[in-house]
Amino acid sequence: MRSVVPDYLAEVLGDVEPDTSGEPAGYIPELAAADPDRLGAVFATVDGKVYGAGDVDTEFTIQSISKPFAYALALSDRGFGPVLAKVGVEPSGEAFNEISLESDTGRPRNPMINAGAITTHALAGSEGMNPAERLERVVQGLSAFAGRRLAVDESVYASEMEHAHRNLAIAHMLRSHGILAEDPTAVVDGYTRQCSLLVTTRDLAMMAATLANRGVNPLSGEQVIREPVVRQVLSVMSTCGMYDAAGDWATQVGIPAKSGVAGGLIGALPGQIGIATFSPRLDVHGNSVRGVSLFERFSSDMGLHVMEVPAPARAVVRSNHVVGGGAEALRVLQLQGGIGFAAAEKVVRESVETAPRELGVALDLTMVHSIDDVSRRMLLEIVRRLTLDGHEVYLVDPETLVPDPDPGDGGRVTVVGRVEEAVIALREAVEGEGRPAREGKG
Ligand SMILES: NC(=O)CC[C@H](N)C(=O)O
Repeated sequence: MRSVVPDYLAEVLGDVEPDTSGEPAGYIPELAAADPDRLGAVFATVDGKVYGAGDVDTEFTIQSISKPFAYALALSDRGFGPVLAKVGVEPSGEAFNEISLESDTGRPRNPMINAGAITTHALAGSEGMNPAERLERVVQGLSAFAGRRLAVDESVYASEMEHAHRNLAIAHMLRSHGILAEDPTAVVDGYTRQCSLLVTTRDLAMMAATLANRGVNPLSGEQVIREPVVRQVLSVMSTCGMYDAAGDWATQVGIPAKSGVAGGLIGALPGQIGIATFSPRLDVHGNSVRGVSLFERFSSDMGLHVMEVPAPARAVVRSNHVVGGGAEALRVLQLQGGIGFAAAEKVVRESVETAPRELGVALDLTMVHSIDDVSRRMLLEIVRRLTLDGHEVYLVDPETLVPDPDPGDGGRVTVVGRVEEAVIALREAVEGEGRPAREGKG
C-alpha cells in the first residue's frame, strides 16, 4: 500500500501553488534572482521517517532559520546566564531587521531578530575563539542538526555582505553598548556566512525534527543539544520566530516556527514531527507567503496546534477491584495509559476515596505505557502512605516503569511482574513465611 502522507502533501502543495503573491527578498540581489516558483514541503517524524512533495532536494540558503540553531549552540557552549545577559527573550513585535535595542541595557530583545542573532553568533563556541573557529563551530553544529555537512553559498554570502550596511549598523550599536566585545565587521561577516549555509527542505525538516525529538537527530541518533536548551529554543521560536507576525502565527498555526528570507520555513512540533516548506515569495513580514498557507493547512487539517487540548484520556484507573477474600484479600487498582500529573492526581484521589480495608493493595501498571517523574514520585508517596496505614503494598510493574522504587520514610513495596504473583506474595506474608526477595527499600 502507498503511504497516504506524500499524497496529502502533494494535494496541499497543489492547492497553494496558484498563489503567486509576494516577492522574493530584494535586498540581497542574489536572492532576488532565485526561481520564485519553487515549492516544496517535507515532514520528518521523530523516529526518522521522511515524507516529502515538490522541490525537496533543491538547495537554498538557510538565512534566519539558522537563528534558533545558533541560539541553541550559544546556550550549550556558554550556558544560560551569559547568553541571557546579552540577549533577551521578549517578542519585539518589530521587523526582523529593526535597529532597536532595550533602552536601558542595550540588549537585543530576542535572538530571532537580527540584533539578537548577530549577538548570538558571537556567543557560539567558547570564549576567545577567533572568527574562523567560531564559524566552524556554527557550521559543525548546524550540520549536526541536519545530519550532513552543510556548506556556505559564497555568492549569496558575498552578495549580502556588499549590502550589509543595516546589519553593520546594528553590530556597531551593539559594540557601542558593550554587548559585542568583538570587531563588529568580523561578527557580521560570520553571521552572514551562517545565514548563507545551503540547505534543502529535507535538511530543514530534519533540523526541526531534531528539536521536536528532544535534541536528538532522529537519523544519526546524535544528541546535538540537551533538553533544557531545546525547551528554551522552542519557547523563543513560538513567541518570536515569526517576527511581527508572531501573534497571528501563534493563534492560527500554533507550531514553534522560524522563517528565512530565502523562502524556507520550519516548524517543530514537540514529540511529533519537524516540518519544513520552501517557497521564495515573501509577505510584508519577510515570511514565505505559500509557506504560511501550507502551515495553516497542516495545522488545521491535522490538529497540530500545540494549544489544541487533547481528547480526554481514558480513565487512568481502568478498574478498582478485589481479588480473593478474607485476610488474603487484595485490592487492585489497575491503571492504564500514559501517566502525567493530572492522571497521577486521579490515582491519588481514587486511593484516598477507596480507603481500602483489605490488607493487600496492588498498583497494577501492566497497561501503563509511560509515566513521568512527578507521577512516579506521587505513586511512591501513595505507596508510603498505604504502608503507614498498615497495608502490604505491591507494584505490578512488568516493564519496570518504576525502577528501584523507593517509597521513602516508612514505606515498603514489593515489586512483582503479575497480579497473581502479588496474590501469592500476600498469602506468604499472611502465613508469615517471609517476604519475596524483590523488595523496594524504605
Ligand atoms: N529574515 C532573514 O532571513 C534575514 C537574514 C538575512 N541574512 C539578514 O540578516 O538580513
